[in-house]
Amino acid sequence: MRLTGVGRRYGIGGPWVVRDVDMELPEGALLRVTGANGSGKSTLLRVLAGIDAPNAGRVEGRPRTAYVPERFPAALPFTAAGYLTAMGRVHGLGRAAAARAAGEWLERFGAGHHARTRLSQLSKGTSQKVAVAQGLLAAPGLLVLDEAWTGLDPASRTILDRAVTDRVAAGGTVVFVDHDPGRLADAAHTVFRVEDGRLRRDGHPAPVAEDRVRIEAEGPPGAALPPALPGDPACEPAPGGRPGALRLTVAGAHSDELLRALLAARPPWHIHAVTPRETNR
Ligand SMILES: Nc1ncnc2c1ncn2[C@@H]1O[C@H](COP(=O)(O)OP(=O)(O)OP(=O)(O)O)[C@@H](O)[C@H]1O
Repeated sequence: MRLTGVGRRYGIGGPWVVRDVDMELPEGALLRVTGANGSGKSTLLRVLAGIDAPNAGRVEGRPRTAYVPERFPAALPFTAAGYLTAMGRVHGLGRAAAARAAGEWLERFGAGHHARTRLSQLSKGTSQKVAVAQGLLAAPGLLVLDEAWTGLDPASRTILDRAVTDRVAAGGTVVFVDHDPGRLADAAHTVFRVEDGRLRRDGHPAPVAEDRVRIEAEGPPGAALPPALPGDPACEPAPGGRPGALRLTVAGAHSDELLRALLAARPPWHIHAVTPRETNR
């Protein structure tokens, strides 16, 4: 996706909050936006997420996008699982796939027992888990996270860190704002700063090209992935796949070893597809 000359202001003739924003959002990239309080980070993120239209400039090449806002609308008349299933449908999943993804993400965040709790009765932390699960459950091409870690317990923060790096490894673009300067510091390869209404790129190294390989694999019913797989692959449910079908993404140098490990597992995993992929990491 690309922004050209984008500007955003509130109200007719109001001051520009951000303007002249040119920004590339490549596939397989993790982008951080920083800036002082009130500088316009959330304003920019809402435009990136497609929630607000820019008042100037254009946004081209938008992939399927998910957004986790700073504040979750907890007053919606849904249970946690009902909300996530509905959002999965909005994100393009079929009913069964949406319900399955909803359950899996609630379990992953340790909130499976709240599946039938109404959103209005969830604690702040559990609401935030639901908000984050909503962003992740359909493996969006662009994921926009505005302070999404705030309110999560440490274990859930780590799960979100890993989900973000997995999404990026699988070819997604993730843009985030977070108050913790250490957040994903090892992984964030481009940092932008909003200052005086302009977007500046904070001199980070240019991404280095690296071969990645995607492996679509399916284990025996109910089987977990074998532990300690070569190359520490990123792992997501295979898009549109059967329950238990996974998409693993790994550096090309480890792909043969990983395939061997899956085929040698007892019982062995079934390999559906192996696809090389270039990223700009
Ligand atoms: N809906 C709105 N209507 C009018 N002004 C707004 C609206 N949303 C934000 N603003 C104004 O735009 C400016 C930038 O706000 P924004 O929330 O984008 O900044 P931020 O960098 O995300 O701030 P923080 O770090 O405090 O979350 C502020 O002056 C704010 O008051």
